[in-house]
Amino acid sequence: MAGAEFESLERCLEKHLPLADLREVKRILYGKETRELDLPSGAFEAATKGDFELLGCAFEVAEEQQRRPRTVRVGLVQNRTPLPADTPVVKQVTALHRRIAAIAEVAAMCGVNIICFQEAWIMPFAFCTREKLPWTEFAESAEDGPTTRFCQELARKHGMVVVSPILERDSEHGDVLWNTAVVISNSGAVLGKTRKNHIPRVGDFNESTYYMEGNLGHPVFQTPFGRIAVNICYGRHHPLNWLMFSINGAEIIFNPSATTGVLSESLWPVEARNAAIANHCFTCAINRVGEERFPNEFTSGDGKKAHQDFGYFYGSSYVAAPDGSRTPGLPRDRDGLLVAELDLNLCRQTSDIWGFKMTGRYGMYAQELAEAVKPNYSPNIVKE
Ligand SMILES: NC(=O)NCCC(=O)O
Repeated sequence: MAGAEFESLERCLEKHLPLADLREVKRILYGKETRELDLPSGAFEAATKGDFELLGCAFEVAEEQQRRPRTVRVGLVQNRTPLPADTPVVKQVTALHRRIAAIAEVAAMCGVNIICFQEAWIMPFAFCTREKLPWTEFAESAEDGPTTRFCQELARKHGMVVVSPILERDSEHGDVLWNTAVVISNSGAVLGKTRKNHIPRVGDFNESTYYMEGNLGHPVFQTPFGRIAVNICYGRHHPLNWLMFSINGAEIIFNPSATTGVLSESLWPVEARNAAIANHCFTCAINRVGEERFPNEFTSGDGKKAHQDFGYFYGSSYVAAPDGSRTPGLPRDRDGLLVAELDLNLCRQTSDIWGFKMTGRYGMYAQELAEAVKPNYSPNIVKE
């Protein structure tokens, strides 16, 4: 299993394929080619100085006669945790705030309207350990915790919508912990929050030890830059989770994640892209990067020897469009900012061509599902 030494699928294809073959392979694997965005040279200089990759792409969309283009720039941020996991909690959070502030500065230079960070971006992904302290100390109020206040500053300063996935502590309701994304309007106001609906119980993803399945349904947030929703990590394996955000009108669905190579890397390019196609919307898949080591060894009841790391977080963040086209991924081995220019008109244009919403037969599924979840349901199997 490759770690940091394998930079990216794209670089590998570019290195080894003759140009004509590369074009065909990309057409099949990536759909209609995206255009390189003309970003300011100062942004590239700042990215080089800050030691992160900056990639800019735009999706080509047909002009309409009756609607003006609805052009939006999204910024996807993937990053390593800058300090070791055994550094005091406040120092780690401060270092992460500093890192993200620097990347957001570059996003602002690139005209980003909506920025989204990786899952639980304020902490190492310590849920593998099943230990409570110090990891639960990273939890904060979604409404007025230090990270939300930090993001409000960012939103005001740059006029951006900020999607901030955190570990939430709800002190008003029994100190319960949640895996939550806070959505902050470009005005700086907290627009609302959404909670992770599906909690993994696979490999070292021992997240059910920490928080419960979300109880807020599938909210969609109306922003000046379009209607957005957040499907947190493991929710991307659940087509109905994407569907419900789309049924509530989402035009862009962010998928902030933390996932490792052995488990999911072959699924990664497929799932968010398929969700964009199936739901006539844009999807933004974001993954963290690198290795995180924890002070104590742990096991997860899967026969593996006790270990202290989670495996390799492979980055590779990308944006997929409703017509099935997608951007290249950010690298597997570096922090990065992907700036993608979307014209939201593509959602309805694709819907008019393929008509998945029109042909969806949701009423039939609703009835069948309502029956299927009953305890005495017997599956509809026809036998000789
Ligand atoms: N963070 C998280 O839910 N990871 C689970 C593994 C995966 O979905 O790839």
